[in-house]
Amino acid sequence: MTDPLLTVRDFSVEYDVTPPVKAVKNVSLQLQRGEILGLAGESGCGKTTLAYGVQRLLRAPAVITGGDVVFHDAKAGDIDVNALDAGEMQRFRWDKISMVFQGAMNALNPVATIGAQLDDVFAVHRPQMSKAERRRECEQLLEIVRVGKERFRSYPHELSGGMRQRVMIAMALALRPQLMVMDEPTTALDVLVQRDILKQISELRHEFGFSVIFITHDLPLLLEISDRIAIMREGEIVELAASRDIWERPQHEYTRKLLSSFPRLTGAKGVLVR
Ligand SMILES: Nc1ncnc2c1ncn2[C@@H]1O[C@H](COP(=O)(O)OP(=O)(O)OP(=O)(O)O)[C@@H](O)[C@H]1O
Repeated sequence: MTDPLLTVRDFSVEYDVTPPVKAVKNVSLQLQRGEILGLAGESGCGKTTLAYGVQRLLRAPAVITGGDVVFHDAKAGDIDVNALDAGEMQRFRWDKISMVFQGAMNALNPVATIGAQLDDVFAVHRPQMSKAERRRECEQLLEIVRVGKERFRSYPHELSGGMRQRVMIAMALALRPQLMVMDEPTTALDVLVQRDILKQISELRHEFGFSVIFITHDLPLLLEISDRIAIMREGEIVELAASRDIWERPQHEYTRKLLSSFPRLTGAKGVLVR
């Protein structure tokens, strides 16, 4: 049975430069509710353009040249993302989708406590909440991402890179989005911290029911965390299948090539965190 959250049909994006770059070409995919979908492919294949494009986060010279994006909202029913005006789009983005960027942990304001920065998310987007309610929510979020509520008054420099990235995940979780887009969220962290955070993301999506689009070059990592993986090449999805199938019986020649370029995949199998 399917329960889609996002349906993308024939989606194309071009960069209007000379010569023009067709960065995403007629991509169709459906993301299920609660699913982690990995987007893999070598640098420049269009992963970021696709993930940003479906949220209309691209700026000129990027032009969406075709396609539909429908968000199947749990409460409001189907939303045609292309039809939203700028104001609606902004509210939609904050309410329904959140993003964790590569190196996001360095985007924290160094002169404000992490508590104040988390509090800001609620103060701006949930103005009806009282100060006490906001405080409670922030502390709860810090507990959920295992930073600990006692860190509420810490400054970013007082936390490790892994903890700062967890704070960013707490911010992304704050408004209880239905979709989280993660663009290389753990690349800058060491492997053990990375694993721990990924495991937690996987647990949280079960707990909160959000879906994840996870972008990375790191195919072995995607095989561990994703339910399904889309392999992109030169703007097209050449294969989209369950992670296990991508690993055990890749259909496309390019998928096989990509798999063979990761030596650690040929050794002992890792433990799946899903
Ligand atoms: N602002 C821009 N102007 C022109 N071309 C661009 C622009 N941004 C991206 N491109 C081109 O679009 C294509 C897709 O880029 P994109 O960043 O989406 O790929 P990616 O798979 O996310 O790469 P990476 O993994 O390196 O981030 C590439 O050929 C890139 O050079």
